[in-house]
Amino acid sequence: MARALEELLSEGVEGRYVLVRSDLNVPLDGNTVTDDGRVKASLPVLTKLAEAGARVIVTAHLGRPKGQVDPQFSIAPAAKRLAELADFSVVTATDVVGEDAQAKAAALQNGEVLVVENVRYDARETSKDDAERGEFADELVALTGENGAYVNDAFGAVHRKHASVYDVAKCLPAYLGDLVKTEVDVLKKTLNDPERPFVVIMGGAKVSDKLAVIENLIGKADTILIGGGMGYTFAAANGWKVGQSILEKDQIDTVKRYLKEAPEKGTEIVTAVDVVCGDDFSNDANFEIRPIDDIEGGELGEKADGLDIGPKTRELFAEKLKDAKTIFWNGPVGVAEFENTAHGTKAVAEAIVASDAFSIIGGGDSAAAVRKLGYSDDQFGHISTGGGASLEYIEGKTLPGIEVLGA
Ligand SMILES: Nc1ncnc2c1ncn2[C@@H]1O[C@H](COP(=O)(O)OP(=O)(O)O)[C@@H](O)[C@H]1O
Ligand SMILES: O=C(OP(=O)(O)O)[C@H](O)COP(=O)(O)O
Repeated sequence: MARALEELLSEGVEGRYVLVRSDLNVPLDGNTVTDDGRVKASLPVLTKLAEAGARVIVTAHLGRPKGQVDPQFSIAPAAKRLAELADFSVVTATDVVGEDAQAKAAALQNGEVLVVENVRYDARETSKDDAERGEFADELVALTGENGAYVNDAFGAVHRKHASVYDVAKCLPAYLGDLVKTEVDVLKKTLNDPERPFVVIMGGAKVSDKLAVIENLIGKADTILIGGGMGYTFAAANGWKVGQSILEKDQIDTVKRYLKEAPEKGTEIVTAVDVVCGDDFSNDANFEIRPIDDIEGGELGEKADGLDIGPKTRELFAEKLKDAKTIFWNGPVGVAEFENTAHGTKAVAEAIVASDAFSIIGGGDSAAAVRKLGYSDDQFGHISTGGGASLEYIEGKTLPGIEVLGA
């Protein structure tokens, strides 16, 4: 059983160094954080520790700088946002485990939080070599002096076997942060004991990445609604032509198998009946609504590019969502970045908000899409901070950052 943060707090942390892995991987526009959801989600654990008088050292990554120091991936804008939101004082270091980090860690006062630079500036963080990662973990641990502790609160990164997520937990007394605990509890309950009907909406563009998720949900969900870029591989599995729409030909056989197995295992798979096609991947394309089994049959012919679910499908999906008691949604059902092809995603969000269901939204683009459409986070049951992590959890994969804590 993993030890929870509360246990560490009850041991007393005043004056003690606590290394916290947070997920501060936020989108930036230059030096400005454009969505501070992950910074906000990291605050409660840091606040608890700071209030208890710990000397907190935060490790986090931003983007994928590939083991090189690269200013566009500096953690500084995220740390600055943290400082703006926090009630504790935030110090930043210009390196990860170097002279500046060491000096600032040594000078840290009780109740202060030090954010070291992007851990991925050091190639050993993501190395496949256990010894290399272990060496980097030792250097991170060295920042904590004699009696350090470790808390993993970076749900978005728990599927990564990286030094600051995995190896460090083997070197220090390690605890599960509240954010990771909440995320796992919600996903576990949804998967193992959902209130029914349990309806899943799968969309987005990463078809092959998400098929394993669908496979694991067959037999668990009552209904799976398929929209977005994923829908065209399903249409092709039914033998229909899909024009220029997103299609993963090598996944067609897998999808055929799902379509056959799902009803045998008590899961209804519902695919689009009509789609909004454009002659270009743009908000200003010429649009045409086509039946799913005849996408190329209209004016756009083979140029038809399915960009959103059509009006009949919106109604069909809303009908399926109406009486749901648990809803899991991953991936916009159309190109929600364009106003003209965001109607399907909006209809799904509306149907979820109108239902009595406990809803979970997983996936960065889905959360961003609903926020952009004007919905607030509290209109949904739970918005996960981890896209890849929540999907791997639902696939039934072992998540190294959680496994190492014994959770
Ligand atoms: N029909 C479609 N054609 C092309 N792209 C699509 C389509 N439907 C959705 N998308 C795109 O899928 C992307 C999100 O997919 P994905 O990354 O899989 O979702 P998430 O991050 O929520 O897991 C969005 O950028 C959206 O524009
Ligand atoms: O943004 C993240 O992933 P996500 O977009 O799948 O939620 C996490 O911070 C993990 O980052 P990574 O996919 O570069 O390891």
